[in-house]
Amino acid sequence: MTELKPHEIDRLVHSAISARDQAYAPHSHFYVGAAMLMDDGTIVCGCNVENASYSMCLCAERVAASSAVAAGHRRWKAIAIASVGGVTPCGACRQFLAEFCTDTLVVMVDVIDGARRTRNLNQLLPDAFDSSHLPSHR
Ligand SMILES: O=c1ccn([C@H]2C[C@H](O)[C@@H](CO)O2)c(=O)[nH]1
Ligand SMILES: [Zn+2]
Repeated sequence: MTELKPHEIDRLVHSAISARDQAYAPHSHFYVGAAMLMDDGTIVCGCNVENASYSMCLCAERVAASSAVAAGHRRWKAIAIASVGGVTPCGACRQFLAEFCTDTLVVMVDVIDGARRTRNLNQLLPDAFDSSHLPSHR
């Protein structure tokens, strides 16, 4: 199970809080920032990006993960998520993250009081569906 040093978690949490400043959430007014720590120490951030066509809204976690992949990263150790209340990632984001790395530390941060909760993605998405469940041919 991945563990991080306290200073690594602090750095990631601060990055997620800063990323939240870019959130585009004119419809829900629920602003979320995410920051992911790659195996090589790089941090990649994301924020939620909403749309007037509500179903097209993108969560901060999936924006961060997609940005990481687009930048050539597929291995990460942790994700910090900053919001009012320190919410957990939605089911779709849990599945999206699990595609690349099920052993991921997930740190949820409440931007009001700074409280942090930590879980592993394995706990948030037990018995994940993955490519091993797909047939190798039709
Ligand atoms: O973990 C979460 C939960 C919600 N949202 C976004 C999606 C939408 O823009 C808004 C309200 O659900 O918050 C995230 O980015 N991450
Ligand atoms: Zn989500």
